[in-house]
Amino acid sequence: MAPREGDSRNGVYSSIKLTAFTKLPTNYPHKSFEQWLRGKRTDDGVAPYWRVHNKLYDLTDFVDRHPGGKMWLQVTKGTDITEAFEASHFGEGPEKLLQKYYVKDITTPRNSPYTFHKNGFYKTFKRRVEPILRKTGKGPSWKSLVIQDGLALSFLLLTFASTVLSSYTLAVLAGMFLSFTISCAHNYFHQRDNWRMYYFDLSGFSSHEWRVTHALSHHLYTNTANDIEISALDPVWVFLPKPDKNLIQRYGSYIYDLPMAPVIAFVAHLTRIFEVCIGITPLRPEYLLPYSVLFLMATISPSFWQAFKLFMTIHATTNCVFVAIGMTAAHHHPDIFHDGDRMRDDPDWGLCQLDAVRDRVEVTGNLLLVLTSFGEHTLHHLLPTVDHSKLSSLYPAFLETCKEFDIPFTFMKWSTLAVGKYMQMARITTNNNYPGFKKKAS
Ligand code: HEM
Repeated sequence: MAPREGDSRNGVYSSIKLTAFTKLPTNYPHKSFEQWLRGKRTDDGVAPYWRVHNKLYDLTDFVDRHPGGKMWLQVTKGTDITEAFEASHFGEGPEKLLQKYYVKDITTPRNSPYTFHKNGFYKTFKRRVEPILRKTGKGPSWKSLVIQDGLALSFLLLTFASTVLSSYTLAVLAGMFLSFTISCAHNYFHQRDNWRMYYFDLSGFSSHEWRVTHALSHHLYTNTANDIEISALDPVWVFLPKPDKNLIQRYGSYIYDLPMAPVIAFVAHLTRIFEVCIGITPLRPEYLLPYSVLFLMATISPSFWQAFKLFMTIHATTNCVFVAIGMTAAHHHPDIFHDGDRMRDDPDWGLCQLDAVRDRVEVTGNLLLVLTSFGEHTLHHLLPTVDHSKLSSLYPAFLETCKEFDIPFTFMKWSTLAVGKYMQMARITTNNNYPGFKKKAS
């Protein structure tokens, strides 16, 4: 697919050449989940309905009864939820249920370029994994639960010990365990509502927000202009290959990653608290979770100031570890598709996911490493609502589908991805071959 001009209403961003979307999304670059949702509502233009493929549905009466939780449908009202619907469910049940809410057909083309043809890569793969998941179940195994709760408990015990002993070494360890806890909790916020997803909020990040920015934006439109994780830190981190990036944007992150990483969740949290105070965001109880830990620390510490310093040490550590792992886990390298690069001719959603994700060989196959460092990432992207503990059993079906579609699936070394993040930031030219799985590219 040939690159198309960005939308001029986005001013300086009009130099971005897009290949996945026909124009820059409204409100690009996205800085908050509400801003992204507002832009998507404007661009998709299907209020007061929900769009799935070329049909409109009125799900108003279903929102509160949705087995995955009402939030998913509440926030997406007025938008095209095709990718979310296709990627979140298995079997014919949800499809049949959807027909109950049919309103009318819509002829305007979708903004999203992706397809879900019956005999395409993605649907074929899903048909293969369905019988396996029927046997094993999609939800967490006991090992997954023990790891999640064990990590959270370790974080709390280390926090307690660091406070009692006034130990910064233990605070750093507690921070590392908090980072592992929230990486693991990310597995849980992708699934139906469950209390373990709130472990994520212990960090100051919000599981509610990340269900939009990560599950509905990043996961469904990976590495495109509609992926908030691509633009949230623009103009500091500019991941798309933009021709007019300046030298600081291309090479500065070698230096400014260091001061940025420790404060990233603080900034997100304080912004949210400010929005709550001025009344533009409702206060959700889970926003208070980090304060409950600080309160407990203060009650057992000789002074509040001492507890506060240890608390900040814990969170600065968590942020550094989380950023270091998250940024190098799967998506950024010049060989990986970023909007503007040539897209493959078959825009099957699953195939395009393969182009925008890479797995690290070092963390594959070990559940503890997988849960704490975003492992089995390709399978997780293809099946985001399936617990990570079930993913390794799906490799045979996945590899068989890759073989059938002539897709050579490969892993990358973590070190290659770590360097790749900086190479991607420096990149200003687009790839003319669709990246990574180049077998059929000219
Ligand atoms: C934004 C769109 C949607 C998202 C993100 C979403 C997400 C989810 C999630 C996370 C689950 C739990 C999956 C699991 O635990 O296995 C779920 C289950 C379910 N959803 Fe949705 N959903 C969406 C739209 C819909 C729609 C439009 C329908 C039908 C009208 C629907 C019907 C169902 C059903 C029947 C289940 C239970 C499936 C099962 O237990 O196997 N969903 N959904």
